[in-house]
Amino acid sequence: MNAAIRAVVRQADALGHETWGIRHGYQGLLDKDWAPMPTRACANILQRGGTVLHTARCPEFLLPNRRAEAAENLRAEGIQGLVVIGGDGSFRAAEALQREHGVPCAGIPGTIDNDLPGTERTLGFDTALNTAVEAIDRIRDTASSHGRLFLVEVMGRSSGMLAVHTALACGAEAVLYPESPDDSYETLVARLYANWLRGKRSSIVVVAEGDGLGSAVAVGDRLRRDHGLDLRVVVLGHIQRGGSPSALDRIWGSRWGAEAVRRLDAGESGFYLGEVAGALALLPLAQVLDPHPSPPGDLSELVGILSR
Ligand SMILES: Nc1ncnc2c1ncn2[C@@H]1O[C@H](COP(=O)(O)OP(=O)(O)OP(=O)(O)O)[C@@H](O)[C@H]1O
Ligand SMILES: O=P(O)(O)OC[C@H]1O[C@](O)(CO)[C@@H](O)[C@@H]1O
Repeated sequence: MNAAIRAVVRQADALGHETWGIRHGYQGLLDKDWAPMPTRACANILQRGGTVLHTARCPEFLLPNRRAEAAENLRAEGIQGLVVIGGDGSFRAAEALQREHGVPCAGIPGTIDNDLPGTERTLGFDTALNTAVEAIDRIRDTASSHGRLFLVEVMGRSSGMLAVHTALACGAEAVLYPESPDDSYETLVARLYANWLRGKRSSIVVVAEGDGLGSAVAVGDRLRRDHGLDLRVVVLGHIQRGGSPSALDRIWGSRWGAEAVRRLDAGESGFYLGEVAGALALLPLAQVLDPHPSPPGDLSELVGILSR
């Protein structure tokens, strides 16, 4: 996200605009927690994880009267456009601000969940994916040395995108995720048993935190109870959300940040940016209301085929 912030500030400066940084997300709009952000304030942030502007969940923003207050605060301060970096919740809020109060908004996809409609990439996903894969590679050493089953839980709230990509990249034996068409306990047991019969003595199952069968801990308890397995459970948790961003996340953050400002400068708003087939894509903000994309079915199928 810091790459995007830096690009917004510096592209705006190049076009003769002043940028203000709003701290703590929508809470900052309500509290007027903002300040001018000169280009030098962005020195050395490109390689830093998290966001220098801090962030916060702000449940009050679901209330129309609080959004009205935020729009008024922006108007009173003379802020002419808003660049929102976030996931579907942040974009829903931006969509409402623009539709209800005419605040010109531009969205930059920023969530490790990669679950926004119309874009194949969101900032943080590539970094989180690589972090999860590196962690599971390490777990694999114990799994194979001890001949053990590991259940590894990855983030993704209601999306299996991170789980499926992680599973494929680390050669997992199975992946459980919310959108899966055949996500049953029986299928999992049959898969693990078939691998056992093939001579496989260790397995890794990637579990998306939002999976319908329950958490990795719950699935692990059930397997232990039913089959007496000496398995281990690892919850990767927020480890996936931190750390220095990957080169791809930095590059797309930079491209999207600059593009958002160029378009606002040209009088455009009510859009968010994305990536489709390697190219920068432009999407209407209202598209965020579409159903979130599911992980490609062929990828999860491949996890099973390649783990024989
Ligand atoms: N439907 C909505 N209407 C108005 N505001 C919303 C809505 N949904 C979310 N928001 C606002 O956007 C903020 C961010 O949303 P949310 O917590 O869902 O994170 P997100 O943008 O989806 O990012 P992440 O993927 O990291 O969770 C919320 O705290 C709230 O202030
Ligand atoms: O840090 P928090 O508020 O617990 O949020 C965690 C959630 O945020 C995400 O990292 C991004 O939406 C999800 O994958 C996860 O469920």
